[in-house]
Amino acid sequence: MGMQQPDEQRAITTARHVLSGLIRAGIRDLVISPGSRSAPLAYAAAEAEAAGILAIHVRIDERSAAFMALGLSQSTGRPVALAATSGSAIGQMLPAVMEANHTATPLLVLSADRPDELHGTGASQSTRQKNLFGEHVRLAANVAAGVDPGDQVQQALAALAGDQHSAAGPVQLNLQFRDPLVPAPQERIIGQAWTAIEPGVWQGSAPAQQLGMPAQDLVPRRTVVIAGHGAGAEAQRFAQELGLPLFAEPSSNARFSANAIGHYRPLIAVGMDHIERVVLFGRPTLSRPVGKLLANPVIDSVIWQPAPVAWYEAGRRRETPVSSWSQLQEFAGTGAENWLASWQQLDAQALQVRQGLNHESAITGVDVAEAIWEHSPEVLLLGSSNIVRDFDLAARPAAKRSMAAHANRGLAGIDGTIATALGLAQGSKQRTLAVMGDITFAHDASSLSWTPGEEQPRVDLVVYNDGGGAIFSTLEHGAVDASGRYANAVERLFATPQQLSLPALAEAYGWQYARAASKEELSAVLASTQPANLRLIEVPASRSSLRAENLELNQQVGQLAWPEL
Ligand SMILES: Cc1ncc(C[n+]2csc(CCOP(=O)(O)OP(=O)(O)O)c2C)c(N)n1
Ligand SMILES: C=C(O[C@H]1C=C[C@H](C(=O)CCC(=O)O)[C@@H](C(=O)O)[C@@H]1O)C(=O)O
Ligand SMILES: [Mg+2]
Repeated sequence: MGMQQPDEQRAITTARHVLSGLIRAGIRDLVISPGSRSAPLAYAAAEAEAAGILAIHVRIDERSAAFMALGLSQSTGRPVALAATSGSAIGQMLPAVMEANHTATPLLVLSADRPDELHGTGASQSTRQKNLFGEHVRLAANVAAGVDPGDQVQQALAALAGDQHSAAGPVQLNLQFRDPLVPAPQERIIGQAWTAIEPGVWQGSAPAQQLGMPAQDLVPRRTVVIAGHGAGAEAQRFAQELGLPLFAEPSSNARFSANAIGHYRPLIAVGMDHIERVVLFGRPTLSRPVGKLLANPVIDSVIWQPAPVAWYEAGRRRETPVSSWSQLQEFAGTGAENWLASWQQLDAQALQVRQGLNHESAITGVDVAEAIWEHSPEVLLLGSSNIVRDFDLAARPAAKRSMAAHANRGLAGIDGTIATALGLAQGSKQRTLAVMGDITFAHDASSLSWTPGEEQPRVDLVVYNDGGGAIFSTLEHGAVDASGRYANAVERLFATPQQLSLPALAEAYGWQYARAASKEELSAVLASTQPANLRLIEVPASRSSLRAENLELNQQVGQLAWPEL
């Protein structure tokens, strides 16, 4: 036990100061994993939760905890605090912190640490963790043992919110706790001064830019609008006001109007020579044709309000600078005669091509996307790899109603997808549908675990199980595989086939299991109201002919003639 310390220097006093500062600023959620060095935070959090001003979410695995916090933050619109003990536990948070950096999501890592006097003495679980996340955090601040954390807490809150020069994003507050790590003998979970804390409302970063009224006398142009991840409704409004075709990725949340061209990806090959200008909202992350379009030297492009996260580094792109909504509209112009109608006609033709293709699998990823898009869940999480691209093809614009579509597109990782879904569901308090591939599911299967006694979120987890990473067959690796020059290396080293039993995993983790072998069966399962909060829905599929089907779609759509309207 440590020597008798003045109260203000005790570890639990520091923890109380940190958490009360966060709660006053509007933070309401703490995701915590078990540990002793982080015990002062655990006890202080238990007190705050007992006072009704903090919600604690317990997760065994810190990697899973961090991705759950990512989902919680994105669905609540406020930062989420993360706490874990010292050592490799903090290192587990790096993947989610990297994703938070690239999607400007405010996560606050409260990393418990040994006091300086224990470092370098061979003490257990001690490492240099003060700057563990490097450039992936907006700020890494350290609170030495026994020191008032007030200043660092305020610095951390400012960095979480971001400003006009730096986007919101993750922050690390390293807290060096000296023994004793437990409350004093006379202290109890109820009765601390938490009732005197006035919970605040998170102010966050600057409010969304006020968009101007439509500019007058715009020049008719052949401009397309691209809405990448994070684009939002303003991209849709922009395209609608100017009558322009919109290439909207499914996680752009701008795909709910007739301006959205569903099959834009294969159609770019048909229309590239007709495009004069591009206006980009958000960050496109799905396809090489969009990359080619943005890199085309004869097409002027503008990025609207690039988020100051590590997406676009100044000067690394050729674009026309604009600083106002009306300037943006003047750059884009209004849709030239028949410009939007031509793209809409091509889209209809491409849909016919796609629907005419033969598929070996009884149900394709696009079938799954169509069934889910028509089901229109309140909250949708799209896994990386093929399934998000299947939605990119199949998510019919002008869906019945908009939904909150999410995806970890900051780094397009297949990690932490289940945990992110749990966080989205817990934060939104709405039934959340997460859809992913089988390797993505396998990568995060341990996140199926739920902490007994904690309120269960409502999640439908749809797994498109084609027995491996099918996307590689659609890339250049598929050609290497087909050549036989590397034997079965591509199948073994890239597709990483798996034979997981999803019913057994559902049973093991207490999820209800359902199976849907056709689009109709999937629609019926989704429509059925189930008492079970946690439902795992397996869609068994085949990937053997995916490469050929993709090549056929691109080849047939690519041959469509530009309409003569
Ligand atoms: C953390 C992480 N590891 C590896 C990758 C590379 N990767 C991208 S897609 C993929 C396979 C995904 O397989 P699955 O989830 O079954 O989807 P499918 O390709 O079959 O649609 C992999 C390994 C990644 N993006 N992120
Ligand atoms: C599998 C990985 O990511 C790759 C996934 C698909 C991208 C792609 O080319 C999709 C098809 C298209 O763009 O039309 C591919 C890319 O952007 O080149 C990604 O690298 C991975 O391990 O990185
Ligand atoms: Mg797969």
